[in-house]
Amino acid sequence: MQSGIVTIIGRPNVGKSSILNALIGRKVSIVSHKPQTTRHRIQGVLHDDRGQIVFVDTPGLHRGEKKKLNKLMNQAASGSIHDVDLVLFVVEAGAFRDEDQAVLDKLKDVAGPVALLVNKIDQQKTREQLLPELARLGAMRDFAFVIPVSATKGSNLDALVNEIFARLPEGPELYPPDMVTGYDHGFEASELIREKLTRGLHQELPYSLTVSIDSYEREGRLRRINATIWVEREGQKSIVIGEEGANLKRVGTAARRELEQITGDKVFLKLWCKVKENWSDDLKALRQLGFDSGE
Ligand SMILES: Nc1nc2c(ncn2[C@@H]2O[C@H](COP(=O)(O)OP(=O)(O)OP(=O)(O)O)[C@@H](O)[C@H]2O)c(=O)[nH]1
Repeated sequence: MQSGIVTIIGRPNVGKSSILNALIGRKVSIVSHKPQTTRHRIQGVLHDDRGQIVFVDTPGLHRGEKKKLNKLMNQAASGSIHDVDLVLFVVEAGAFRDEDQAVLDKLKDVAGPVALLVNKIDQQKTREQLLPELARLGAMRDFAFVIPVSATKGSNLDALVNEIFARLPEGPELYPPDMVTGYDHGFEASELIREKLTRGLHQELPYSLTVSIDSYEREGRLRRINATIWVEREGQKSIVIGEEGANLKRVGTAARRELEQITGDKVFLKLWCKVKENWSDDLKALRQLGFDSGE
């Protein structure tokens, strides 16, 4: 039996959450076309005849950001690259940027193995394009292995799991076999609500909203969830609520449907929207809302 901790790291939007979700085969981390959507460290556990891989999904690493929220995210991400069994550094095929280089620089003093995952290979038209790129990227550091994948098409994911197991130590199961995700149901619900909100809103708004779970009760096959969407200004509140509550209703329905699908239970979801001024730049408010630097 083998087991170990694997960290997935990379700049925003390269597909870290999508890879995690594709590997675990269940939606554990929110996916959005907007960058910087992962705020918490999320664990997913992959169980297999060979053993267990415990994934730690990191928030995107950012440079030169002033806001405290981003600082907290950076700390959480940095904390999870040391003392793990393997770091998976994810980049996007055909799009290596300064931000990727910055993440690579952060990995310089990591003593353990680091592997390179080149994601979104489905966007590359030909092998002729991909092969030289793999060689070029692969030479940027002494990687444990370099593997091209596509999270959305599922390409090469079995090979990736084989490569990971090849590097995990012998060890006991770290989590019970029925445990797929390392976070609680409330967090799952708040992430889903935030995802539905982010999908529908195209303003800058998504960065200034967060969701807290006020109560989460289970009665047999029924779950009653009360949640609050926190925004920074009155104007944002009216956007979130929408005309005659239409947007809030849409978000609530979409989140409820998906929660029912995931849990197999009936879900009653009540949503409120409240204002907490400048929450994303206020450390105390951040802690009240459950953000944590991972220390
Ligand atoms: N074409 C293609 N798109 C992908 C692939 N993997 C992810 N994407 C898309 O890339 C976008 C970002 O994916 P995420 O999984 O949210 O990226 P992330 O790295 O976790 O982003 P942050 O949470 O912002 O750090 C989404 O629109 C995904 O659908 C892939 O293999 N191919």
